[in-house]
Amino acid sequence: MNYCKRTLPKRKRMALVAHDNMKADLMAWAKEKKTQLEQHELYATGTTGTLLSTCIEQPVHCLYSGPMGGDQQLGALITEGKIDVLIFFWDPLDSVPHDPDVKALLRLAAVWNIPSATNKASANFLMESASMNQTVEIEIPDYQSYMEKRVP
Ligand SMILES: O=C(CO)COP(=O)(O)O
Repeated sequence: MNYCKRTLPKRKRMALVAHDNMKADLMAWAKEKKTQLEQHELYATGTTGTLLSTCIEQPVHCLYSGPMGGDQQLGALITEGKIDVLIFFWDPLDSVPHDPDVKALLRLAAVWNIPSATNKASANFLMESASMNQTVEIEIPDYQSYMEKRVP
């Protein structure tokens, strides 16, 4: 795979997602980080986003609820380079009907190399990183050369 650079803006487009048993944890975390979250543009799956916008009194782009396709919508936005950071409080102790969608979202976050946190400690590390508040370059797959190899 060849790689190229993508610039993440100073104001990040952050996706926030929490499974049902983790929603209280994400809300508490978001309240703690409210001032920092105000610096960024927030996206979320339907239920998480609706709760979040009330909890931190900040606009959130709400996609569909996770089981109804919201994880897949986020995956598509990541693929299109429209999400810069993913914070996903997923529940490691419960199964969900849309597990394939969850896996697909995490997979696309890895494919497109966006900074991702899948628990509170790593979310804290991300928020404390200087890169959160400045433009930063990441390496992403060079899609054009990928296609040129497939269709010479
Ligand atoms: O299920 C989810 C992520 O997989 C989250 O969806 P909701 O935010 O709609 O609960």
